[in-house]
Amino acid sequence: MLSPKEIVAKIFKEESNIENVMFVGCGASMADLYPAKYFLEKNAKKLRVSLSTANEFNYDTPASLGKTSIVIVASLGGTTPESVEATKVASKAGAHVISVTNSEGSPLTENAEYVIVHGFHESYAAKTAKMKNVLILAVEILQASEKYAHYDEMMDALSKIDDLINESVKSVTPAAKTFAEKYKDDKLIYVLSSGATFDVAYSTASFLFMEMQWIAAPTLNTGEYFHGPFEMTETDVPYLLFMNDGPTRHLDARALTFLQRFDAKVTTIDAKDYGLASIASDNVIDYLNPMLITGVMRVYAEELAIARKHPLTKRRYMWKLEY
Ligand SMILES: O=P(O)(O)OC[C@H]1O[C@](O)(CO)[C@@H](O)[C@@H]1O
Repeated sequence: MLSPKEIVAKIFKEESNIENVMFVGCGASMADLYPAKYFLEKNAKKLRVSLSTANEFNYDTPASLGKTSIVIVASLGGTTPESVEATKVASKAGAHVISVTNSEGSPLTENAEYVIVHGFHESYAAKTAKMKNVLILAVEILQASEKYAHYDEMMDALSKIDDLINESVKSVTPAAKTFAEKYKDDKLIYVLSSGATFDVAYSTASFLFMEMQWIAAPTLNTGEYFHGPFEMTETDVPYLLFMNDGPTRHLDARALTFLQRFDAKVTTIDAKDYGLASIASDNVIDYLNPMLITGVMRVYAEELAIARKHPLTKRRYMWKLEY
């Protein structure tokens, strides 16, 4: 298997004028692409970037899709029909298709020019392997097309994030149990974050809470919270807030202050508590928050499932009905 760096080098050798990068997936696999998309949006001066749920890409295909596009399609199991179809749509249009999956030889890989197979089950850090590999691809793409000033700092931090996650989760269980006891009877939990971590809030809300626990969970950007949704803030209303270490921390801290002012029921998972700054410089720290918080949140979700006697694997519709 080629490394992300080797894949990107081959693509740029074939097509030096890459104009756009399109990230495509479904559900948690789409959300895991967000840090890479966010990174490119913040740092690329010329490249165009998009993130789509696969059927939006398939049924409303971007006009710019073509041989100057890199399309990165992710699917953990490699069989989600919409994502498999996206590899066909992209490949037919002449784009450079990279499939990212946990399942070697799966249908997702059949129409891809390049394949990255990543871990998932091995550890808490492995839960973020897709996110990390795709972020590395984004960094390599930027480096190859426009150069990235903080390339070495970013690669250094990325080489250390797995150990930090696996170390962090060792001490999380007591806090996760407290959270689980406190929230186990709630029918709705608001999930908030900002910056590169915004889709970890979306992912937590949509998949860990709604799909796997059947708890309604609106997702809010902590910046947007003050532009309407804060009207819902009252004593004991449940919130889960992911606090970033980095430029958008101000947004998260401002939301926390307001939530506390009205005695909302708020739990924070804070990257600062786990020492993210010990592995990542100020220049790159934003993009490491999502991985650390995803790893820690998994323990919280497991404890919530235990407290509610509702396994994370329980479904009533998914994979059981035709849809
Ligand atoms: O990552 P895959 O294998 O494409 O699976 C996607 C499915 O898995 C989930 O992300 C989590 O169960 C769903 O939201 C989605 O339908």
